[in-house]
Amino acid sequence: MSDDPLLSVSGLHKYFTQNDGFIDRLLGADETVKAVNGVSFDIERGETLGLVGESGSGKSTTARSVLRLDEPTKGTVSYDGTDLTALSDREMTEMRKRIQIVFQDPASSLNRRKTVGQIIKQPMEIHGLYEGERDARVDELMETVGLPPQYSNRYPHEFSGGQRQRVGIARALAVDPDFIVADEPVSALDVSIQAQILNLLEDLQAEFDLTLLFIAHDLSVIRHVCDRVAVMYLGEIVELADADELFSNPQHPYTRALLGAIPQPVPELARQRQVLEGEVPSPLDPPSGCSFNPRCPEATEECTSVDPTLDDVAGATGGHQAACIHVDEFEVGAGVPSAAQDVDERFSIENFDAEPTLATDGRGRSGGDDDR
Ligand SMILES: Nc1ncnc2c1ncn2[C@@H]1O[C@H](COP(=O)(O)OP(=O)(O)OP(=O)(O)O)[C@@H](O)[C@H]1O
Repeated sequence: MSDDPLLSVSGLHKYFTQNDGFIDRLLGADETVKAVNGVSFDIERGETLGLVGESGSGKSTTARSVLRLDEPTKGTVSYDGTDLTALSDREMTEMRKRIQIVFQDPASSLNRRKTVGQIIKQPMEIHGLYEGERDARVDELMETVGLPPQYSNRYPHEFSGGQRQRVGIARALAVDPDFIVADEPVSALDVSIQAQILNLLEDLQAEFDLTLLFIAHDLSVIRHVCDRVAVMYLGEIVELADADELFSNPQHPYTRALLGAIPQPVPELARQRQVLEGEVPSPLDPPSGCSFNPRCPEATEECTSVDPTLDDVAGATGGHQAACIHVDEFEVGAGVPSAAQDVDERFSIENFDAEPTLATDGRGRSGGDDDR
């Protein structure tokens, strides 16, 4: 097997051009949304890279551009040595056998008119795989994700939210992918159910040797499943580090603020934390200089004019990079020490060990201890 990264993204840009109609077009009033603005990262084989940031920071657009569900404006995406941006539509369809996606909201991403068996079978039909063995494979996949195969003839609405996400995962696994993009796969679920789904993803990654790009807006979710983390803000990666390093030694003021936003049960510690005020600015009109400067507690005059690049953090380990001109002025290790502990408690072992059951309530509906 090659030692090269499975996925290598370089200088990825995705701009959307907005105009509100004929008059705008006539007046040339196009507005450009710089949703992804020069993003580069690698994912090693068998690794999970987390992509984290607030809503609107460009995480989904990055993932969609990598998969060419949105056509990248600029940049290269090399997958196992093949530049995906250079593939024809037919070649890209073929490549999608290897690259699958699990969406945030299982309720809207599953076709409500199809049974879960039909839903899981569909990718095999599209790619002409497992001819003659598809029903058996549906049963096997349902078992793999912790769902009773005898319910394959039921419809998505008969399952709880967590169970529907298991269906989404089974569908992604159906074509034997080696890379899965999980786009906020647990954001729509209760915390206890989140832990079950994260645990399932971890088990499946080990069992099927998967490589994952895991998107979340919540750093506590990221900590549990990711080897490395890329923090995104307004279309750019502002910090990249091993997960342990990021949690113990966050450098970018944005990362520190995100860590500070993790709920803190101890009031004394909660008071010491930075609060992230305001919202991500519009990518139609980004601030000059560092895009985080209007919200940054550390910002100086210089930050309004100098656009920082992602550079190695001095004295840090494991390829830790941050995009902040003041980064070397921060005390090494001066993170938010209690954040890691909070997260570990939230995703406690009991939550991870809880196995879902799928009971019927006599009307053919499923229930069990999973959520609704
Ligand atoms: N098709 C589109 N046309 C115009 N703008 C878009 C389009 N898709 C996304 N955007 C804009 O690009 C920016 C990044 O959006 P994106 O959905 O990638 O962010 P995100 O970090 O994934 O947020 P969320 O978690 O809310 O999905 C946002 O300002 C969004 O409004």
